[in-house]
Amino acid sequence: MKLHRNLVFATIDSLHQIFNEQKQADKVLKNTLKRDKRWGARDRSFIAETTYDIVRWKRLYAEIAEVKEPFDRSNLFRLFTVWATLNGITIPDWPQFEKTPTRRIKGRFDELSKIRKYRESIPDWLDELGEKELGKKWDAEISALNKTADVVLRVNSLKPESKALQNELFDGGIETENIKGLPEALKLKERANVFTTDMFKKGWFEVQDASSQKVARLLNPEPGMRVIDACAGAGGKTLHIAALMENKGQVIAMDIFENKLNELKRRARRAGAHNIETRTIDSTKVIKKLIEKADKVLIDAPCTGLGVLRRNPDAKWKLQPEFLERIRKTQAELLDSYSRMVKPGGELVYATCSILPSENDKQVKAFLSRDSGKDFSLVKAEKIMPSSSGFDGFYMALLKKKA
Ligand SMILES: C[S@@+](CC[C@H](N)C(=O)[O-])C[C@H]1O[C@@H](n2cnc3c(N)ncnc32)[C@H](O)[C@@H]1O
Repeated sequence: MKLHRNLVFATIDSLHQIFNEQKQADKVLKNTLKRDKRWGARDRSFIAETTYDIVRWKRLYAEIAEVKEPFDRSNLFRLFTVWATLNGITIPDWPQFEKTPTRRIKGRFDELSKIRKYRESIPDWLDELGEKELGKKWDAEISALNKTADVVLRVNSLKPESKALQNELFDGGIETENIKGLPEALKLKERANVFTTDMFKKGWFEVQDASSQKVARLLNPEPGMRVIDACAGAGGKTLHIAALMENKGQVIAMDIFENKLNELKRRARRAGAHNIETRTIDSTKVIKKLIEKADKVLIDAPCTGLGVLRRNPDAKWKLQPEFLERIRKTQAELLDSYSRMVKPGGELVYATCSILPSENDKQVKAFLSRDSGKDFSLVKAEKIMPSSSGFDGFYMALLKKKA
């Protein structure tokens, strides 16, 4: 592979913003990729994939390159050199690469790969936490979480034309395959930008990982029910719930952030989902009004997101141990408060995109032992681990309230 100067520079500029200005990787890349209209699909994917790779392997590459944060421009070029060398790419004779000790890179890589926190490129505290919570399983999980994620689509059953999606994508050069047990899922055989297709604009599908698609299936909403999605965000699962309800009944999508619910409304219009109503949680009254009013409630709780590190590798560097403590407290509070919206005889699903027991089964167990959970019983729970499933790490538990 020959390296092109403007693509490498665009990658370095993106890394500078992510590492030194603490900006979110996906937002930085969205802007960078707008910079030059002449860039084709390959150029764009070089910038995006290389940037994500260097973000993912930051600690390992920094140790190999012997550079420390904050990274100046020459440090960023050294990180880039480590990436290129380990990927078998010849370093060009540009002045930016002059001082790079390329020969030592492979030796340092072999030496550092013996130690998990360097090999898997994670902060010390995260490595300790993973081992404490998952024991021996942590090795396989963190290794799986460092792979790149598949792109999975959820075909929108509210659009009858979407039955033709697989064939139409094929005609457009995008090959997909089905996923066993998930009737609406299509996995791309190769990464592609599906957001620019007409089919996306017409609302035939959403991009949603297989694990995430399992959550609404576990909730199993039926047409005509009243269902509350209490932490709806921009509505990935709300849209799935509305589709399973065939647009009949009512979905109340709630979040503390109005801007996320506005995005949800935009997506609902594209998807042709007409039975969704949004409510911003700006006071406790919003919840009180709905006590014992819902057939089903979904709490897709805010969490560390450790199950989706493949998609957000920069979370490794942005997460802090104090956040985990705070979020566990929030999760318990949400279980106590939002479970009150379930009707007698109704059901509750608690879900996270984390693989930590302290955010998952331990939360559910503690809830069931508190007064707030005394009317609930556990029907079933599923832990999806990235190493064995190849999907995002997720946890979901179905609880039933006494009639
Ligand atoms: C895991 S995300 C939800 C993802 C969304 N359900 C989806 O499928 O796209 C968790 C959401 O909970 C929201 N949240 C945080 N604290 C909350 C609270 N106290 N009550 C309700 N939602 C909250 C966050 O804004 C975030 O959108």
